[in-house]
Amino acid sequence: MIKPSMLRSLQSAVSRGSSQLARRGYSSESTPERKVVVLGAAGGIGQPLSLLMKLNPLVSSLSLYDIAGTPGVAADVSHVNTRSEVAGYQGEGELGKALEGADVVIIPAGVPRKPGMTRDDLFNINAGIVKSLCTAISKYCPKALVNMISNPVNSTVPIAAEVFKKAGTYDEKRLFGVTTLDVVRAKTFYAGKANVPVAGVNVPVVGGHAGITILPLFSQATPKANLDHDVIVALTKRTQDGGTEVVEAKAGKGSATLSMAYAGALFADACLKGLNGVPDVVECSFVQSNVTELPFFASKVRLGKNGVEEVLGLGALSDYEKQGLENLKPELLASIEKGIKFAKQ
Ligand SMILES: NC(=O)C1=CN([C@@H]2O[C@H](COP(=O)(O)OP(=O)(O)OC[C@H]3O[C@@H](n4cnc5c(N)ncnc54)[C@H](O)[C@@H]3O)[C@@H](O)[C@H]2O)C=CC1
Ligand SMILES: O=C([O-])CC(=O)C(=O)O
Repeated sequence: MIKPSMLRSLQSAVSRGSSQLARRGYSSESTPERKVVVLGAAGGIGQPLSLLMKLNPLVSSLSLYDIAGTPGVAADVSHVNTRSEVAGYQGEGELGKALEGADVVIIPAGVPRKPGMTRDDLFNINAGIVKSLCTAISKYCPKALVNMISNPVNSTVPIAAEVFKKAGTYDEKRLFGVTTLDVVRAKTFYAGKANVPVAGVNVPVVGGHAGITILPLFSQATPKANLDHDVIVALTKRTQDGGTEVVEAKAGKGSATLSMAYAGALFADACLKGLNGVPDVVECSFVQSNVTELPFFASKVRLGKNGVEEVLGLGALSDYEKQGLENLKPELLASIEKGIKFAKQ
């Protein structure tokens, strides 16, 4: 026999649960229709990222585009019994249909590194791919939030900005370079050295997304763990070289795909929560910025209904991080300028 007091506490538990879900952006009343597009969906990142976005209850429509191979990926992913409807689009003729009505466009289209290459070595091929995809975005879904994964991110984001400026659709609040994998790595490596559960770890990573332009701020890592300076130096280097570690381990078969799909899905989820009005959604991202004298810079960003709500400052840096910041500026600026110059041609 259920007593009235038991019923009341059950009702209040259910209501607490549903308001927690609503805060996370998951309740049915507060979950609007959202279309997410993956450009490069048949690739190494694109396939697992498409699966992870299919698992996201905030997505109602999942549009998968690639120059080839998307019908198979879309048919496969569409059998997963979650909320979103899946559609596959193949070839440039179908790009417009793929993009129309998009809220978030994720771009992992382009070639990955092989051992011995830098991310900048991908510029010649990927710059053109990103330019043409962004031209289509400015035409078919100019209000979408763009999550740029294609490398070199330090240049592809400025390219996208220039393309949108030329088309008259640029809104700096809607363009993001995805640097979440740097944060994911920094958290994992820090948890290992600090011997703390990784789930509770936070580490901001600022700067850019290549080599020394990746600057993890371990002095701000939580929970605190008084690690020796040489351990911090080693952690910093491992985070900066994380991509290369995977490229070398894959020995010619590409770069990070699975961890990148995870990181890309985390960042897209944060964008969707921001769009849905969930408060206090903060992630690091490479965005137009006044945090330093560089026009684009990765730092913590508060996400909201229009994309970037606030670009947060760097906070207190250790002397080692201050030096790292000064060291990265020339390389990052050169990569930004290279992208701008290419897009202006
Ligand atoms: N931001 C980050 O943290 C990371 C970025 N990346 C970058 O992501 C990109 C993709 O990497 P993977 O998926 O491993 O490469 P991949 O070669 O496995 O897949 C790329 C996909 O892009 C497609 N593609 C090429 N041109 C296209 C176009 N014009 N329109 C649409 N799709 C097009 C290809 O058909 C292919 O399916 C690379 O540039 C890589 O460097 C990789 C890991 C981390
Ligand atoms: O290293 C690469 O070429 C791919 C990448 O950006 C990463 O894994 O961080």
